[in-house]
Amino acid sequence: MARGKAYVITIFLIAFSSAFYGISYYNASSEKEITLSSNEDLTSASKHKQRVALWKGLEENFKNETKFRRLPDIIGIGVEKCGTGALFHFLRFHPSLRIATKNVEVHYFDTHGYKYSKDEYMRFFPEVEKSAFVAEKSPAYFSFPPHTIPKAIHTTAPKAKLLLILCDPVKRVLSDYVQEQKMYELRHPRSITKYATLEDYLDAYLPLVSGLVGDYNEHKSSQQMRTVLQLHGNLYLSTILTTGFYALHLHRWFEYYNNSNLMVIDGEELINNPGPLMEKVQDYTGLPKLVLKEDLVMSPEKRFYCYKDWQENRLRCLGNGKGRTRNGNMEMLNTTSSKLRDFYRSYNEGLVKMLGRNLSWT
Ligand SMILES: Nc1ncnc2c1ncn2[C@@H]1O[C@H](COP(=O)(O)OS(=O)(=O)O)[C@@H](OP(=O)(O)O)[C@H]1O
Repeated sequence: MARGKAYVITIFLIAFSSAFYGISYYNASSEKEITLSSNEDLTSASKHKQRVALWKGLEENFKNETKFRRLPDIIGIGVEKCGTGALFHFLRFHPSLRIATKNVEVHYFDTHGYKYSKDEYMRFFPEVEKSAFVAEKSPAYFSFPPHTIPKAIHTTAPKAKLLLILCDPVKRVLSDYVQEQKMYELRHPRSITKYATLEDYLDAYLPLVSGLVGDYNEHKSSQQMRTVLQLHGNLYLSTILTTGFYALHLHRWFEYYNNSNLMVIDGEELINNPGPLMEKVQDYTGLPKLVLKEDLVMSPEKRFYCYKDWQENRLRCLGNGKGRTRNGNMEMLNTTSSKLRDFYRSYNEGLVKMLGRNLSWT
């Protein structure tokens, strides 16, 4: 009896260490009566138990900590329509995370021109406990003017870790086009309504952007970036295409950031297998690993992953504004996607070179 109990405790500790600290272990004992499935159950049950204890412990500690206002520890910088909402939706359930007040999207650095200050930026965030993490995401930061946004963020919040999601730029075009249509239908019945289909839009804008910016050229990248940022002001709808020039935009970020403070996330991975990715994001940002891979489950209705709230035992999915085009209901014409693949080829090649690795769609 006593030996049995000791075994259970040993298994519990091994499972706990491997789950929370990534320690791999070799079980030299030969307790053959323990089947794989009961071992798995034990592992996940103990993992959950441990998580609950850590979670509650953190919440208790927070009650005793004095609150004060701070600059963010984590900033999501984009890319628009690549899953920034999903990333922050999953993160916002984390007990240590405090998100910007009023709106998770602060848009401070893309709307304040060259005038910014630590005090003013800090006012967007709530007062938080010392050991909490503060975060915001403004997807426009990555690719919008002014070109000094990376420097401004680095100067204002030097300790912040940045999260950047890059998704297939071809799929991003459809998502952005549909988003612009919705925006204009709702608020500004303007230019996008002229383009009843994506093909109409591309007929007008592909030759124009290609003519002005051309293929990616590493040696001319700063000139190309300037053209793209100028286009943004003069021809806003060109951003549906130019946002996907990731290699170009990344140049300005790499002047101030590197792998240690800017994490590049594959947006297709976020859609197809977000669990392990969210664990990596917590490791990267220093958040205690409390949103576990098993908390993200596929909703057959939504056809996307949702957060399974273990406290309320229910699925928390994103709203209808997310998942409009990549839910399988809206496909791009083959001719359109191959045209766009050609359009982005040199930029994707440049990106692979800059990152030193492939993403699932490059
Ligand atoms: N889990 C989950 N649930 C719902 N949607 C998900 C999810 N993961 C990624 N996505 C994809 O996120 C796309 C929207 O990206 P963003 O949130 O960055 O858009 S925005 O820039 O903030 O408007 C959105 O694009 P559309 O499909 O075009 O709506 C989704 O495909």
